[in-house]
Amino acid sequence: MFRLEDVRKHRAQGDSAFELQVPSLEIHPGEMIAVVGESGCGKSTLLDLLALVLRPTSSQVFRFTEPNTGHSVDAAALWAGGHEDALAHLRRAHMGYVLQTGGLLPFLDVRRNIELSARVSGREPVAVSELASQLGIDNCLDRMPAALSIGQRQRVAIARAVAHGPALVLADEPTAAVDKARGAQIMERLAMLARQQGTAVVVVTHDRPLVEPLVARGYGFAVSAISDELTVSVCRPLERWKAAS
Ligand SMILES: Nc1ncnc2c1ncn2[C@@H]1O[C@H](COP(=O)(O)OP(=O)(O)OP(=O)(O)O)[C@@H](O)[C@H]1O
Repeated sequence: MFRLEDVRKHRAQGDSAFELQVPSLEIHPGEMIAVVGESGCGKSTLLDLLALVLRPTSSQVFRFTEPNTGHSVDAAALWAGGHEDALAHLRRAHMGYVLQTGGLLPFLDVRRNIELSARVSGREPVAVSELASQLGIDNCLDRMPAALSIGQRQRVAIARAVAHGPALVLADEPTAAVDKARGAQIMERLAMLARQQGTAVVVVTHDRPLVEPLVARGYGFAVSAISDELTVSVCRPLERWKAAS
């Protein structure tokens, strides 16, 4: 779905500068990728690059392949040509993004917030009540975001990101504001999406223990270091590792 070779993003503010270097990264349908590292090492930067909201400074290869059609798009060329509309179309059609801050619209109730991703991409939303119940927010559907706890808002943001059936779900610290048990449930739900629907899921977390139980759930696990501080862990259902070897 994604292929990145030697992708770099330089960020500077005042006297300090930072560069994220991604030597090589492939993301396939049905994979769950955990991006793990300390604060400030570039996790959100990587996610924003994959979400096509942040322009890479340079890249050898930055391709997105539409999973249903196999149509391959040179995202780097779209950035270079200033084709923001085409990038926005790819985002709307194929991606769901769970922002670290939740990013819910304050003037829409929870149900309408969840339905939003489907509305803007012209698709039927999945069964909202069922999705809400799986995430433990079914009693919140008629409430406004301001009347929710931070953890509830984060779960609504997850529901919204997956309600239009995207091929790729990107989640920035989706378990940051919930307790350990709920965090494990959220990871489980995201893994289920990958396993049952072939969705690729990329989760940013600084909490490695939340990712490791997936191994016991039949996921193979490969960790590759992007830098001394940032690792990308590819959790692929075991049968896929076997098929690939
Ligand atoms: N808009 C920006 N302009 C300039 N530098 C930035 C910008 N956003 C982030 N940075 C810098 O880029 C580096 C990586 O930031 P990033 O947010 O990707 O890290 P992170 O690993 O997600 O951190 P955290 O876990 O704290 O969210 C940091 O040094 C940060 O200060």
